[in-house]
Formats: sequence, structure tokens, C-alpha cells
Amino acid sequence: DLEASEQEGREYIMHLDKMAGLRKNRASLAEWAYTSNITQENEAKRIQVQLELSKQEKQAWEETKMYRWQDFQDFSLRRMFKKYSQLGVSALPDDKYKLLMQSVSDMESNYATAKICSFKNESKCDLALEPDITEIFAKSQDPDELKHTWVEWHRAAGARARNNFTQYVELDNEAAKLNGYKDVAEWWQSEYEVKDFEEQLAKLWEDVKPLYQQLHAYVRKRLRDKYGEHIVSARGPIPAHLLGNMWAQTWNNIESFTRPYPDKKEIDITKTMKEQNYTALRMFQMSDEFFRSLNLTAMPEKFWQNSIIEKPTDREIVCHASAWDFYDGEDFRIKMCTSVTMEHLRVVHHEMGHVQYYLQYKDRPVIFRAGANPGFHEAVGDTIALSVSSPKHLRRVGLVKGDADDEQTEINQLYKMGIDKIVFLPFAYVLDLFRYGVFRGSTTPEDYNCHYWSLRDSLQGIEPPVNRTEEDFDAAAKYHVSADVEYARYYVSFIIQFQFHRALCQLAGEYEPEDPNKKLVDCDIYQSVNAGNALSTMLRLGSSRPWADAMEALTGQRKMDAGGLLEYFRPLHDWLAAENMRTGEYVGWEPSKMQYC
Ligand SMILES: C=C(C[SeH])C(=O)N1CCC[C@H]1C(=O)O
Ligand SMILES: [Zn+2]
Repeated sequence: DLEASEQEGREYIMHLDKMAGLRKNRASLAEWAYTSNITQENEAKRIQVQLELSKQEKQAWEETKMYRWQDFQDFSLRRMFKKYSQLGVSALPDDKYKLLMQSVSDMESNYATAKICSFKNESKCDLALEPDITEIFAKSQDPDELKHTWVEWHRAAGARARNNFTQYVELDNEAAKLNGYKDVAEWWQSEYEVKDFEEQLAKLWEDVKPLYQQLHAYVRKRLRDKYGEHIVSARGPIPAHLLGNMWAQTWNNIESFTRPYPDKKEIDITKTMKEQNYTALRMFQMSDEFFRSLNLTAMPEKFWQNSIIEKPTDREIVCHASAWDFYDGEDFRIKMCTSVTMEHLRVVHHEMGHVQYYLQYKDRPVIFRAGANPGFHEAVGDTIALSVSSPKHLRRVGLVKGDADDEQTEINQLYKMGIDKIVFLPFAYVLDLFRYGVFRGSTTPEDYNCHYWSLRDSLQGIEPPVNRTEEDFDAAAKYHVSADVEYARYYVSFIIQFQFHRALCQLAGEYEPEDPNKKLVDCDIYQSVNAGNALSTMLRLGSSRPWADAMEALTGQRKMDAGGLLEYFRPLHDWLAAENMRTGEYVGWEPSKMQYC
């Protein structure tokens, strides 16, 4: 009868979950071995392990079909079966599975090992993305050097990935269909468990766009003042190579010469960190201490033993920062080629946020050891970093000297946060709007670059520094496109982290809507056990409940909304609108005159 099969189902699924934990542990170890030592041998081993595990997953999946789990009474049991009924890419036949793994592995290793020649010294051709190219984009103010570096990186990491990418799209779409989805776009969006996910993304963009347009106009003016209007036009998009970042996804590296009140004291945290002999380890210990101050969990001993926090000199590794769960309840790691900069201090907190989430849900069934939705996992560390980046906290830890701030310093601070957080949203939106089109087939390989730049132009107001053709494939010059990592998770994260931050600040007594002495921009939840306990309650849920329940546990809200972000940046929005009015800067942009279609 139904009762027996539900009890049998429970015993079966708990056994399956334990086996899945062992499989995931083996897979993570093989993946770690490869990405922390990129060799043909380790790549072959990783694919071999993946193939073995996919066979075991397929077998387990067949067994789940014997249970009528849809009729079970127990919500969690039904949810576990529902998740295990999703086989994933293992649904592909072995030969296609291997081909798919090989295509993605080739793209990712190409990206990780790509080198280009220096602009200043053409015979020096060993420049890597981290730290060399990243440093050029952070420091150089020579448009020709930036253009050369941009073009060379997009050739080496983008164009070269085009054929593998096309094969990956075909095979991944086949896997999607075997899982009951029309295409990978629908499969990716199913992770958010709402019917109108894409409409919600569009609505969020409508809410934030006016603020972005004001910030874009202001920055374009300041860049035109600096580089001249033969390089930066008065009414067009901003050339992508002048924004301090290879992908123009955050503009924090141009803060020093574009901030609203230049005569206010310089708060160059990177310089101060170097003066104070900060090391990668100290940055990680600082982050660990922040989480512990909230009564959250300390990094376990194995974390400090097994993590790789500096770029090795004797081998090639995937430098793109990542956090790892080995699903055995005690082995958690970060792999990162850390530089001593303010930007990497934020990334350290971002990655430590992932590990804190792993620690909070480590006693859940393996299948529930995931974010409430992928955006939640990306938001934890960033939410903490919003407190760490506050002038109050930076003063507390001695990275900023001097007295409390005045109105102008506050605008400078909001500007600094805005060129990191506001400008990221259209970048993130474009990356997956582009890939949704590719997976749906509305964007064909012949149109890849044209469609990518059309979206970059219309949504981000960015244009390529040189004309582009279909010989290029600029989207793959971004890690997540070459590594098959979905990106809407970051768009969601940059919205909900402000909802989380606002709730935590209220719980910490750091923020009161009507109290001018308790402004959101000054909030630092450091040492607030009250805030930490509420955050822990949400994180411990993992993916055991629909994400609206998790969000409600912390914020009282059940939907994503841009209100938190817009409230945080309200004073900046007002200042930018007034400033663009004062200078007569055109708000918005006309289509680019560069050729890319
Ligand atoms: C730090 C990570 C690893 Se999950 C990352 O990829 N991030 C963090 C924020 C945006 C995105 C990026 O670098 O593109
Ligand atoms: Zn992340």
C-alpha cells in the first residue's frame, strides 16, 4: 500500500543520498586535482571519473522511478525524490557525455592557460590573466595599451573557444531534452523554481535602469574629460577597454580619477593594505574572524591545510576564484590566486561566504546541500562584504584613518559602491540573455558576436574598442562562458544581497529607515550575534525549502525586489541626476558607430 512504499521510499532515498555523497566526494577530488594542476593526465583522469560516476548516477536514477514519490505525504521526502529524478548531463549516452566533458574541459583549460604579448615589450609573451593582465586593466591609463591588451585577450581566450562552444551547446541541449526541458535555457531557469523567472529579470532591470543610465552618463563625461572626445563620444556607448576591467563588469579601478569630490581624502585601500604588509593569508583570516564575530562557524582545520590561496609558480592552475564542498562534512576549500588589493579583499569574502553556506548546511541530506537558489550562494559573501566595505568598518580595522564623513565623502563612498554594484547588473543580464538566445537557437553561430555586442550596446551602453567580426567570439573571453557556469545567479545575487543587508542591518541595530544616524550606507553588522543568528537560520535550510521560504526567514519578503538596492543608492541617484543636469550631459546613449554585425 501507499504507506509501505513511502516508508520504503524513505529508507531507499537515505541510502541513495549517502551513496551520492561518496560519488560527489570522488568527483570533487578529481575536479580539484585537475583544476589545481592542469595536465593532460589529470584531465583524462577527471573525465574518466566523471564517466564512471555518470553510469552509477544513471543506475540510481532508474531505481527512483520504481517509487510513486509524487503521492508521498512527506514534503521533504517528495522534494528529495523530485531532485533525484533529475539525472542531468549523465542522461547522455557515454560517447556524447565524453564529448561534452571534453569540449568544456578544452575551453576551460584554454582560458586558464591563455597568454598574450605585452604592449610595451612585444617579445614578452607570457602575460597571464592573473595577475598580469588584471593589473594592466587596474592601473594603465594608456588607451593604446588597454586596447592592445583587450584585443589580444579576446583573441586568445574568446575566438579560440568558438568551435568547442558550438559543440557544447548542441550536446548540452541534447542533455536538456533528455531531462524533459526544451533547451538548456529552460533547464537553467528551472533552478529558480518560479514560472516567470525571465520576466522577473526584465522587471528588475526596468527598476534599476534609470539609476544605471545616470551613472553611465556621469562616468562617460568624466572619461571624455580625461581621454578626449575622439576616444569617448558625448552621446554614444562607452568603449569597453577604458573601465578598469577586461569585461567592463565592475568599474572600481577608475574610481581614483572619476569620483565626484576628488579633493576629499583619498581612500585607496589597496595602497594601505600593501603599506600594512597584508598577505593573502591575513585577508582570509580577517574574513574568517568577521564570520566568527557573527557567531557563525569558524573555518575547520582542513580548510587551512587544503586550500590554495596563492598562485603556484611550478604549474598551471585555474586561477578563477572558487569555493569547494567535498560533501564529507569536513573537507571544504578555496582555490584563488589572491592579490593584495581591495577588490580581492571583496572576492575573499565572496568565496568565504560560499564556504560558510557549506558549513551551515553540512548536516543536511547531500541533495539539499545547495543554495536556496544559485543566487543565494553568490549573495552570502557579498552581503558580508557590504559591511566590510563600509567606512565605519574600514576605520575599525585600521584601513581608513580620520574622522567621520560629511555629505561629500558619503557621495564618494556611494559612488565607489555604485561603480561596483550598479554597473554589474546590465553586464550580468547580458551574459545570460545572450546564452538563452544561443541555447534556444535564436542566435546561431553565424550571429554569435553580432548578437552579443547588440546586447552589450543596447543594455550596457558599452562598445568594443575595435570593430568585430564573426572570426571573433568575445563572449567566451569571460570565464563563465568558457567554463559552462550559469550567470543569472550573480544578477539575482546583486539584487537580493541588498535585501539581506538591509534586514541584517536592522537586526544589528545599525539601520533605522527614519533615523539619520543609522543610515544603510554606514551599516556594519560586525560582531552582531543577533544578525548572525538570523543569517544562520536562513543558510541552514540549504535547498530543502523553496527559496521564498528562506528569504522570508531573514527578510520577511518572499520575492526578489530592487528596493533594497535603490534605497541604498538613493542619495547617489539624486546627486547624479543633479550633476548630469548641471553639466548638460546626455543621459542614455545612441547606438554605437563601431562595426560588430
Ligand atoms: C568570484 C567568483 C567565483 Se563564484 C565569480 O565568478 N564572481 C563573483 C562576482 C561576479 C563573478 C565574476 O567574477 O564574474
Ligand atoms: Zn561565487
